[in-house]
Amino acid sequence: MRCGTMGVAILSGTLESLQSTKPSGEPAPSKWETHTPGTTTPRGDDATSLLPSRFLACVNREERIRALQKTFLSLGPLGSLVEVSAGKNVEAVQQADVILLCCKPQHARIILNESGMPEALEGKLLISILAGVTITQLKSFVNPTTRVVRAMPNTPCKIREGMTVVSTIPSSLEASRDQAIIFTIFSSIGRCTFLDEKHFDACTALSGSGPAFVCVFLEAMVDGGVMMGLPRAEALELAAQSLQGAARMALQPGAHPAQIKDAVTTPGGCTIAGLLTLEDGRVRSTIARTIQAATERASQLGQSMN
Ligand SMILES: NC(=O)C1=CN([C@@H]2O[C@H](COP(=O)(O)OP(=O)(O)OC[C@H]3O[C@@H](n4cnc5c(N)ncnc54)[C@H](OP(=O)(O)O)[C@@H]3O)[C@@H](O)[C@H]2O)C=CC1
Ligand SMILES: O=C(O)[C@@H]1CCC=N1
Repeated sequence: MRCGTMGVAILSGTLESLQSTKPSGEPAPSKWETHTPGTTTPRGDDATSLLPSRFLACVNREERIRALQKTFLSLGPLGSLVEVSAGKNVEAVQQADVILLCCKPQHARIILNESGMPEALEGKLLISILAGVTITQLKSFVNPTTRVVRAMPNTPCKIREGMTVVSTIPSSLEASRDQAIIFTIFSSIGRCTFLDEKHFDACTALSGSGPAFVCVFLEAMVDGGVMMGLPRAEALELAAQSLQGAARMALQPGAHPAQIKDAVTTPGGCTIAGLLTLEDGRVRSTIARTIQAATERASQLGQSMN
């Protein structure tokens, strides 16, 4: 894996999940040896043991190594399962069976074109989280035996509240096993769902970029509370927990955001006064257009590969 913001988020969440299954700090017995957030070596077929237990995190700059080691060790004893290296991508991939590609879209060509990389990737599962870079583009850099899958996670993976969309895997001898590996990794750090690749730019905008959009709304709510005299720390707690609570209600089976909103809105009360102000600001179309703009931009990001 290339271990930047998302690499750290995925790996931190995965380590937490391993830790919580084995609070003693000992790694749970695993059928997989893992390198990096997601580069795993199978040791058996037990679907209950698909979570990685050894990790190789690859970065570009030597000076990042110490900082990353510190980050992972701060998560607990399982942090020592992570081996961080710089400039050793091919060596890491040679040792792995599952590789998670987490670099910027424009760096993928350089990394996948490294001498020995296509050979190192032969027969292995390559999971790309790159925005806008298609499976067809990625396949053009690797040999036909490399199985390429796209995933779109988001930063809350770091606290195991992530949302990851995975591209549907065409049927093959390895398909169900690959699907089980990917689902096990990403569902251990949040929710995981499979969708056709044609939806990926929209998913990138909605859940990949979503935490940033939500945080603008959150900041604005906090500012409103501060404007009305609330201390900032308490305003943040009130706003963030309200967002979390409403979001969790919306995820309940059969729930609908409009019903949740209507239940809050007392006739003649203060909620409807606030809601009408929101509507005056064209908040719905602004937010929906935000997703549209981000989707359109996501579709252009793969062009830096060409
Ligand atoms: N940020 C987000 O919320 C999300 C991002 N994504 C996608 O994830 C990908 C990564 O994003 P993000 O984590 O934010 O980016 P970062 O810039 O934080 O991380 C990129 C990582 O790639 C490493 N890298 C660059 N070149 C090389 C190389 N030649 N060999 C090895 N490692 C290399 C960098 O190393 P070094 O640390 O040494 O610089 C860094 O660790 C992007 O493609 C993005 O589209 C997807 C979903 C959400
Ligand atoms: O802004 C970006 O391009 C990346 C993809 C999704 C979130 N961050």
